[in-house]
Amino acid sequence: MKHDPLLSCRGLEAGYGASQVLFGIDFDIQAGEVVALLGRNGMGKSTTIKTLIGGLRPRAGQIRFGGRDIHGARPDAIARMGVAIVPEGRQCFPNLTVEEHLLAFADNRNGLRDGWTLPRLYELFPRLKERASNMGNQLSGGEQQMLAVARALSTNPRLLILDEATEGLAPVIRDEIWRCLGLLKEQGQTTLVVDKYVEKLVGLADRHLILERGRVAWTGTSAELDADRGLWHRYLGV
Ligand SMILES: Nc1ncnc2c1ncn2[C@@H]1O[C@H](COP(=O)(O)OP(=O)(O)OP(=O)(O)O)[C@@H](O)[C@H]1O
Repeated sequence: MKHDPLLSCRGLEAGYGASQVLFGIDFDIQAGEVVALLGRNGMGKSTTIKTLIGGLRPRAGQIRFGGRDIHGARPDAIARMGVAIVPEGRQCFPNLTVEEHLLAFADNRNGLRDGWTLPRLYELFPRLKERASNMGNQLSGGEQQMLAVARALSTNPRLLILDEATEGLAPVIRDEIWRCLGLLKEQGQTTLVVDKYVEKLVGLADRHLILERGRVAWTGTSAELDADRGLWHRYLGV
């Protein structure tokens, strides 16, 4: 039996002032799936995410999350329903310790029996345990990014969204983030990920959507994307 998707977008249109950026985006994410949103710069990936998390009001279309219409809902309401974002650029609080970051937002929005407690988050990112009493502004870029992921997990989101979360990180730290996303997937974490490392995403995601000028130009599985390098060249410039 097919379940209702956790997230469902139909005919999503959005833009900024006079410029329309999204021209009718359709996609679903099933619970437990990892979906990658791909496309060259400026194709509308971040705008899609902004619209999903309530940062930008859609001009048309429908967004349903967990069976509820969230079109036009405010970001805090969408967050409370269980959507957590790891934004580009980390956004840690300079004057909170690592531990305070992880406790301040803690919640169980997924109703999990074995939720992300502090000890489990430290197990996932031992580096953060070592830095537990350091302030946000005393962390390296990579540590800040791990903290951003851990902070999102501390809310036990039903949907985790990463928008260019590995941007600007050293390769060893990027690998740490990929390792973590793989573990989360094994544990059934539903995830939407935007990133430019297509090879890594092919190894991680179940399905991919390629955006081209605000429209879904292609959608398919990792195996299908892996097998068609013409797509990489045509739509992703790699
Ligand atoms: N705040 C804004 N005001 C006006 N135009 C914007 C704004 N943010 C993005 N845009 C424009 O919307 C279009 C889509 O941008 P978006 O950030 O969604 O693309 P993207 O696919 O995420 O690419 P990138 O990887 O460059 O972020 C671009 O033409 C961009 O210039």
